[in-house]
Amino acid sequence: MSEFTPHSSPIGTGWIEVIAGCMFSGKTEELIRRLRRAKIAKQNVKVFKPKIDNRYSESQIVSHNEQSLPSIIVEDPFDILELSEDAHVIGIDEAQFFSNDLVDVVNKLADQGKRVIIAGLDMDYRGVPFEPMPQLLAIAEYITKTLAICVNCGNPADRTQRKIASSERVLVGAADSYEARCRKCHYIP
Ligand SMILES: Nc1ncnc2c1ncn2[C@@H]1O[C@H](COP(=O)(O)OP(=O)(O)O)[C@@H](O)[C@H]1O
Ligand SMILES: Cc1cn([C@H]2C[C@H](O)[C@@H](COP(=O)(O)O)O2)c(=O)[nH]c1=O
Ligand SMILES: [Zn+2]
Repeated sequence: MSEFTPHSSPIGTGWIEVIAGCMFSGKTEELIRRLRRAKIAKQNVKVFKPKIDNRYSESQIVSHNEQSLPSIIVEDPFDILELSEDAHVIGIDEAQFFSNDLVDVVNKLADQGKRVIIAGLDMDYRGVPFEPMPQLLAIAEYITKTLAICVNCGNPADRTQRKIASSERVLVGAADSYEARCRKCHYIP
């Protein structure tokens, strides 16, 4: 996994970092790591997640290996803009669950001089790009693609296999409903 390790942070401007990958690839872990370091640097950090993500907690972002950070729950991306006035660093988890308005919002925040760190699924269970992630990847200054381990063959995994019968694009779940697979082992149910 490539880490966000610029030689120095940009000066006098904001920027956007996107952490994208399949489920279980370490997106939330990496988001939490960067936000914790920003807190150690005494920066004002605000963390947001969409209301629909009530999988492990109503109020925290939580990784599959139980690391967590308190967060603010929002439905409308414009709420993030309003609630971030005093923030230096803004973390957003599960970006794939927000509307395309998130693209304008994070651009505005970066234009205001803030560091915006976004984590989200780049593809749905069929392997189709999951909006608004493609747009966010296009406007980001820094991109990290995280890979999991294919549970079938042990290769690096970039896809998410849905294990239960549903053709809804949005279906909140964890290991009960999904597993990480490589290109060779993934199939569209
Ligand atoms: N197939 C897998 N490959 C890699 N990590 C896995 C796998 N299944 C479970 N995990 C666990 O998931 C953790 C990553 O969780 P998380 O950061 O929440 O991922 P994501 O946000 O990308 O879904 C790993 O550190 C590991 O403990
Ligand atoms: C592939 C896929 C996933 N989801 C849901 C399942 C989880 O609630 C989140 C992803 O969480 P993670 O932090 O990346 O583990 O998204 C979905 O709704 N639709 C899909 O196609
Ligand atoms: Zn495989």
